[in-house]
Amino acid sequence: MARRAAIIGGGVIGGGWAARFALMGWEVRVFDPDPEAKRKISEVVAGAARALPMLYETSMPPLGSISFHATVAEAVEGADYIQESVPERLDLKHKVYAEIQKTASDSAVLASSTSGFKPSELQEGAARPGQIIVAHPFNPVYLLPLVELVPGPQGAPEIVTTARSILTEIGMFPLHVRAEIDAHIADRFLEAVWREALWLVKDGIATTEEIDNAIRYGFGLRWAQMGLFETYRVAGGEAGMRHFMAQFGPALEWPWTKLMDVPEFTDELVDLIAGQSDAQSGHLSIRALERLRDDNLVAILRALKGQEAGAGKLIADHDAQMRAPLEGSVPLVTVRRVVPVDWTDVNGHMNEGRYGQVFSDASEELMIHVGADRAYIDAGHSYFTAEANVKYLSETHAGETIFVETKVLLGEGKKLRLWHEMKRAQDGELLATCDQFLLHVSLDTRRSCPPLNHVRDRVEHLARMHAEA
Ligand SMILES: NC(=O)C1=CN([C@@H]2O[C@H](COP(=O)(O)OP(=O)(O)OC[C@H]3O[C@@H](n4cnc5c(N)ncnc54)[C@H](O)[C@@H]3O)[C@@H](O)[C@H]2O)C=CC1
Ligand SMILES: C[N+](C)(C)CC(=O)CC(=O)[O-]
Repeated sequence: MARRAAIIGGGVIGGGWAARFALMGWEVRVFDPDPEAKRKISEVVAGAARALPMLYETSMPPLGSISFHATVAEAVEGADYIQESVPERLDLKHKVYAEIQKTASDSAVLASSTSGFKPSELQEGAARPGQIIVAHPFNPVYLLPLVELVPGPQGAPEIVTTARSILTEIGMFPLHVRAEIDAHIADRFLEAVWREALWLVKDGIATTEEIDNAIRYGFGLRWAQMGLFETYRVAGGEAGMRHFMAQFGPALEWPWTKLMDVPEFTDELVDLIAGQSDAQSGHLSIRALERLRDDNLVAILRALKGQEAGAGKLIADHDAQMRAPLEGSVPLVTVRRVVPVDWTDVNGHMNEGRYGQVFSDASEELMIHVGADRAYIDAGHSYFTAEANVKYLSETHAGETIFVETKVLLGEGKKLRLWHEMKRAQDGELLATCDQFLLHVSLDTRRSCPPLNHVRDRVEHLARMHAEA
């Protein structure tokens, strides 16, 4: 049975949480008094359903569900995990926790998305303070893995352990914030950047667009893969961080930053920033900007995944955990996945090279299925493709789910011939076929040779089964 999450407050952040949990197979119950909440969440979920599966090379768990409820009690009833994402007002959050704790199970995690409040502030006056912790996410919650987990001194260890395990299971990176402070770790950092950006615009030094360019063409790219300290360590040259600090440390005392001096928050400043932002991006709707952001994030995360760097390594590991072994159906379904944005070309459809990749993935899955797995390869045996004849029959586009059915046409000694059919999941349309001939090889001699007995037996068994079907 699907596990249940309750989302209390379904705005920008609550909607993102609802989407992530549902896409990871959870039953999600939402409470939000806004009559527009259902429409807004549906739009966020549609964006998430397009983007999140593109991160993975395997299919997602069966889709969970999202339902909307008229009371907090109904939403939190039987929930294993409760995420509060109501507006950033302490009195409102206290009121909501009192309501939640009347019905919620004692063992359920009650986590807040708060950007700035400390858990001890949230826990004040609560019936069960230890149950309330901070799980601060980043927008869009369904794509960015970071979640700052802040228990504070009163957070119950068993609640933290459960929260960490659930958040990891849904593909997130829980960063344990050991000491509670206002704005946790990341928002403290982001506030400093935001403050300096406001100064630069207010003082007429740079526009919103020039500041965005300063980030996206330069240091923003470094931060995504190495963060701040590792990046600066490299910038110190062969002498590393010590040299970097000796060279740039004294700059802290130069007038390079306005530091704690905060610009006055006036209507004029809001008009200046909002006006420049409209001039920069007002020609695009927020939904169009979201889609652009999500597609770029998918492409960046997939590139990092290929490098096993930063958040990409986390997604690669999560992918491996979600991968289910092949079922012995006839024909075998060797691939089931979503076409990611970075696989499409100038014609707006999946590039022909990716068809080849999908068929190659299909044969690798078959190899694992017959025992020619990583250990077998490490021991010096494998299959090489000698010939592949691909027929491109129809287009497929980013976001579509495709699958490959594979049959063993021939399995005799060192010869292995496979027939793959790639289909679109939505309508079953045949997209491409591949007739692939492989030879078993010794990785020592790089020449063909018979497979080891257990692989040979399984290949021959499949060939017989598929011939009879
Ligand atoms: N927007 C952002 O970039 C981020 C926000 N957060 C945090 O997430 C929380 C929510 O922020 P957003 O989603 O941005 O705000 P939002 O304004 O988009 O959504 C808040 C939602 O709460 C609902 N709400 C109001 N009173 C409620 C009640 N009594 N019970 C249930 N729902 C109620 C509103 O109808 C609205 O849909 C805040 O604590 C914020 O600090 C965290 C990370 C990023
Ligand atoms: C601006 N903010 C403080 C609400 C930002 C966050 O809390 C995290 C984010 O998504 O940047």
